[in-house]
Formats: sequence, C-alpha cells, structure tokens
Amino acid sequence: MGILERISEIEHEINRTQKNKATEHHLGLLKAKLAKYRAQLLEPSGKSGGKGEGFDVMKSGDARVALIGFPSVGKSTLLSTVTNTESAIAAYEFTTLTCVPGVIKYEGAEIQLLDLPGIIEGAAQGKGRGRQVIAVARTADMVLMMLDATKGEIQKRLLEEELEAVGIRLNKSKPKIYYKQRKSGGLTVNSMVPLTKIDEKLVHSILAEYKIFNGEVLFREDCTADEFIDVIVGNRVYMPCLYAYNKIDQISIEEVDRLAHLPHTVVISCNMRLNLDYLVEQIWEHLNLIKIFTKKRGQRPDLTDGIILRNGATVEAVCHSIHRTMVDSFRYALVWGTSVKFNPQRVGLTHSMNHEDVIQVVSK
Ligand SMILES: Nc1nc2c(ncn2[C@@H]2O[C@H](COP(=O)(O)OP(=O)(O)OP(=O)(O)O)[C@@H](O)[C@H]2O)c(=O)[nH]1
Ligand SMILES: [K+]
Ligand SMILES: [Mg+2]
Repeated sequence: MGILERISEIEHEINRTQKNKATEHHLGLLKAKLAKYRAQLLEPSGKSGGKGEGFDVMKSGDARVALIGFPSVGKSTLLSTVTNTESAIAAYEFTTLTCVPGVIKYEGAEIQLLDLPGIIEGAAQGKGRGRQVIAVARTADMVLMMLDATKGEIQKRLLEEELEAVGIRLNKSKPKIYYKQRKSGGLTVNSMVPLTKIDEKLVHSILAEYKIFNGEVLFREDCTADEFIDVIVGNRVYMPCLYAYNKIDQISIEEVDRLAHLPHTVVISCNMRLNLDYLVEQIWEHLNLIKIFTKKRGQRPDLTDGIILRNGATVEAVCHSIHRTMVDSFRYALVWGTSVKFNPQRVGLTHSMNHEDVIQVVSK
C-alpha cells in the first residue's frame, strides 16, 4: 500500500470513530500514525522535493508575507494594487504559476508580499503546485489567506486543513511541553498541571509509535494529543494568519458585516479598492513588528528613520541591527518609552523594547 492510501485510510478511520473518553487513546494513536506518514510524504525525495523553478525568491525587507488562496480569488490583483509590482491577472484559474514578490511600505517598514499560484484541495499531497507553494509559505513570517467572499467560509476550512497537514500552525503558539530524547533510562513523564486531554498511557503509546523508549517529557500546560505529537515530530511552524475576504462588491451588506466580525479577518474588494488601507494596517499588526528610534547624546531622537524589529526584541537585537560590533563595546543604554518605568531608564542588553521606544546606547 502506498503512503497516500495509508493516509486516506487513517483519515477515514479517524472520521469514522466517535470522539469520547473511551476512544481517546485509539484516536491519539491514529493521529500519531497520520503525522508520521504525512512527514514521510513531505520529505524531499530527489528532484520533486525541491522548491521548484520560479519559487526561489530572495528574502528582502523587514518581514515576509505569503499570499495563500484558491485560484482566482484575486491574489495577483491585490499584489498589483498594494505594491509597485504587476502580477498577471485573469479570469481563468492558475494564471499565476510562480512566486512573484512585491513590497508594501508601511510605518517605515518594507514588507515583502509574495503572490503565489492558487492551491487546491490535496495541495499537501502534491496536487497542483501545492508543495512548492507550501514550501514558500513555511519561509514566511505570516500567511495572508485570501478567500472569495462569494463562497462563504468553505475555502477557509479546506485551506486550513491543507496547511495543518504540512505542519503549519496558524494563530497558535508552540505547546508548552519540554521534551528531551535520551539514549537510555526509560521514559519519565511529568506534568505541572492536571492533564485532561491526554494520559500517561497515551503519551507512552505515541512515543512507541515513533520508536522512542527513552526520554523526558514535562507538560507545562494541559495539552492535547495533537499538540504532543507536534512537539515529538518537531519541524512545525507557528505563524500568524490574517484572513482577507475579497470581492465583497459581490455580496450583501449583511454578509459583509458578518464576515467582518470573524476573528483575524478583514473584508476587502481589490477591484473597487475597498478597505485596502485597513488590510495593510492589519498585516502590520499581525506581523507583530515594532519600530524604535535611536538618539545620540545631547541630540533629539531621529524620528524619521526608525529601526524595525520583532516584538519583544532586546537591546542586544537593537545593537546588532545598528552595527555588528556594537555589542562588544556596549556599556549600557538609556531608554525612553513604554518599556521602562522612568524616562529615561538605564538598561542592559537583555531589556525588551516596546513599539516607538527611543534608545541611546552608551559605549565603553
Ligand atoms: N468582483 C471582483 N472581482 C475581483 C476582485 N479582485 C479580483 N477580481 C477578479 O478575479 C479574477 C481573478 O483575479 P486574479 O488576481 O488573477 O486571481 P488569483 O487569485 O491571482 O488567481 P490565480 O493566479 O489563477 O490563482 C480576475 O478576473 C479579477 O478581475 C474584486 O474585488 N471583486
Ligand atoms: K486568475
Ligand atoms: Mg494569480
């Protein structure tokens, strides 16, 4: 039996099985098997595993956003509207066949937006250009999932399943599980909180499925079997996702209103240029970037030229982005803004900066 058949057989079995306490163990094991076969499917095998011609786009700017959606939902129309790059637009499906990068400028940041071919059901298993698209999506800082507003919510569910199947986790944080494989000594399973969704027996069975018999597991939160499997398989990417319902010029005001209230969702019309400013604002929000300003001693801060960093970035990261060797001569920094109690406050390299903070680095 081929891997695809095995996968569909297990999926079938999972769907057929009622979800309750008595079947929890059985389901958990099936999911572990499923994750194993899917991982095998995605392993690069010879030529077909590569990213493919036309997909190897250089990273540039402060962050990368991958446009994911079914064919003809308007991905290329968006790229051509919000960036200076033109990407072919047409009424037929699969107009775009490669990865086309454009740049969005916002808050002084340069955000790389990648237009990609449409993906369809079965993309995870290599249908269409699914694999190449997914490989690019994994390199992004965020997914912008474009949906056709006239098709309701069905596209969203299907695409989420495809991305889920290849280990992309949207708007979720990494499960708080400590896991360390060892050479001997058996398995130790501990938990800091009561576990209601998985028990020790299932933990052992899942590990056995991966031929792991020695190691240490510590649950720091009440995780599900799926989350535990994610940690064991590794190689998962956790990224923010913004859902953009396009073509709202084609649906009723009531439906627009309903969609607009869904979480992480923006409603737009690329053709009518409706709500595109808000879309860009929300991309910035979801990327979780901050802008900080530098200041020299005795001078005003330079508010025209901020430094773009990830939220939570430390003073050390600031130094690195100013100059490679700055950390070596670092004595302390003075910070003004919401990350400190006093203005200014003397801080060290490990201090975390907030959006729009001002920093003055004092060197040895
Ligand atoms: N009514 C309406 N049509 C739109 C809108 N945005 C794009 N379209 C149309 O949708 C069709 C497909 O647009 P594309 O931008 O080529 O879609 P795509 O998602 O890039 O398609 P593929 O590259 O084939 O996957 C074109 O005929 C566009 O004019 C919109 O806001 N409203
Ligand atoms: K198209
Ligand atoms: Mg296109």
